[in-house]
Amino acid sequence: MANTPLICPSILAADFAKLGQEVAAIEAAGADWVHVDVMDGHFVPNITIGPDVVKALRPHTTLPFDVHLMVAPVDPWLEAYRAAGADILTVHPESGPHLHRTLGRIRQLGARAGVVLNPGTPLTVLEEVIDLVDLVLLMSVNPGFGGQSFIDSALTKIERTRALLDAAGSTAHLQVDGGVTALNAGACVAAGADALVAGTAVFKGGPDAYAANIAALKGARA
Ligand SMILES: O=C(CO)[C@@H](O)[C@H](O)COP(=O)(O)O
Ligand SMILES: [Co+2]
Repeated sequence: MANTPLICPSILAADFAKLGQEVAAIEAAGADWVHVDVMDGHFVPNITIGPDVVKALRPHTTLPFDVHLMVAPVDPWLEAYRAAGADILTVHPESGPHLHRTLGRIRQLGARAGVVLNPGTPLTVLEEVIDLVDLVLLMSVNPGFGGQSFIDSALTKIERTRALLDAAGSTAHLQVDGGVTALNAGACVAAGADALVAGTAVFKGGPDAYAANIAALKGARA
């Protein structure tokens, strides 16, 4: 029987006028982590959430803040997001010149360190830093926007990543992000993912639907 994945709602799809209530609502609805998409209008073509917003949200939930940094250069921002309340800081290899140093710095700050691979980024990057990561995030869309369609080739990449982590004896989480729905969540878990980011699929229908939306993702089978 498939394991139940952690569900990490992306608040990019939440009502930005009520973000505090939204994070409290997803906690009450059974979410495991809060996924915060940070975009700078440079690394990706969109601008979203600064550290002051993360700080303002921190008192509204006890859930871990899983902060996906789509910012370049990323190094100058690590401390600010950690101080604002981030528990996990996930970075793209393309967002700085020294991935190894960046991951070490995240752990030094007392956060869990994640590395995120775009659909076009080779998995081999992970081999060089596998001992420094607590989470591997595989993008199943090109980053920048919510509401995109899941790229099916992500499934074989999940399998390959799971094999790599297991062979290395790594206990890092394997998270998938982009276009995740109840229709493909089961296949992601069967391929080896243990954490699923979902924006549209969680926030669709408004607060009364969050618990059912999260339950559908947790219960999805391939
Ligand atoms: O990082 C990103 C996009 O760059 C994601 O976290 C999306 O925000 C997820 O939204 P959906 O595809 O689930 O609507
Ligand atoms: Co994300």
